[in-house]
Amino acid sequence: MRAKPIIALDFSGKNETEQFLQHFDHESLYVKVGMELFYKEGPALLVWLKELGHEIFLDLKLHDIPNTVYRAMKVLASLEVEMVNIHAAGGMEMMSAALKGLVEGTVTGKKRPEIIAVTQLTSTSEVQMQREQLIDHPLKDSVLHYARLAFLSGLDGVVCSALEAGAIRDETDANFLRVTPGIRLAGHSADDQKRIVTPKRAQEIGSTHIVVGRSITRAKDPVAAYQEVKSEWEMN
Ligand SMILES: O=c1ccn([C@@H]2O[C@H](COP(=O)(O)O)[C@@H](O)[C@H]2O)c(=O)[nH]1
Repeated sequence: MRAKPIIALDFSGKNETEQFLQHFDHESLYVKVGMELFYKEGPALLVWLKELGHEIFLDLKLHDIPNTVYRAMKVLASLEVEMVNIHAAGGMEMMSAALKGLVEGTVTGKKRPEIIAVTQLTSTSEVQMQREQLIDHPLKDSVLHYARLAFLSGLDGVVCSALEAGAIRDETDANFLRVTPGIRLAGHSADDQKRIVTPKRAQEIGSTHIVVGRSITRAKDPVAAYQEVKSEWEMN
């Protein structure tokens, strides 16, 4: 069965989040909690979301020296979310340390959260990457390179744009997760995203998960927008 679209809860705090979730009545969702909401509300927000029956991707994108990431991941494991992430640019030693921390921190008898690595942010264009990161390759090669490193480090998958999802599946494993933000319903503004894809196209190309924020959260009718995303994503 296809994973539910992950809704990015990019809100300023619990009140705004609660107002948004009320639209969905008691429907169980897969939600993403990012830096803004987690820094504001802390772990209590995750407990509340779990009590409401939602699955959680905790999107904090750790990127530091291996020992620091190892220790931080042990703490994140105790929060019992479904998914966490790090930056692949931290290197294989850091990625292995993150996985080790997550394994050691997972409560006995509980499922270890999935851990994925950000390759190139979906807000990064090829020109920007080449100029600012001094990478003298096509963007797709850089994404694939990071995906291979994450795979060899034993991670469960990567964050990439849907545009690269098929190539990553072919280079790694069909079960290696391709979690893809930068999703827009047709005609919606790209905002700060550079590599955008519709839910339908993401499914065709090979995403295993899509992350959708503003196409849903900014819609006049967020439930209708979510249903549109879901039906495109679940087509075929
Ligand atoms: O490469 C990345 C990694 C993470 N994100 C996050 O996903 C959502 C996307 O929100 P939209 O409103 O649909 O653009 C947001 O929380 C980002 O922090 C990403 O976009 N790209």
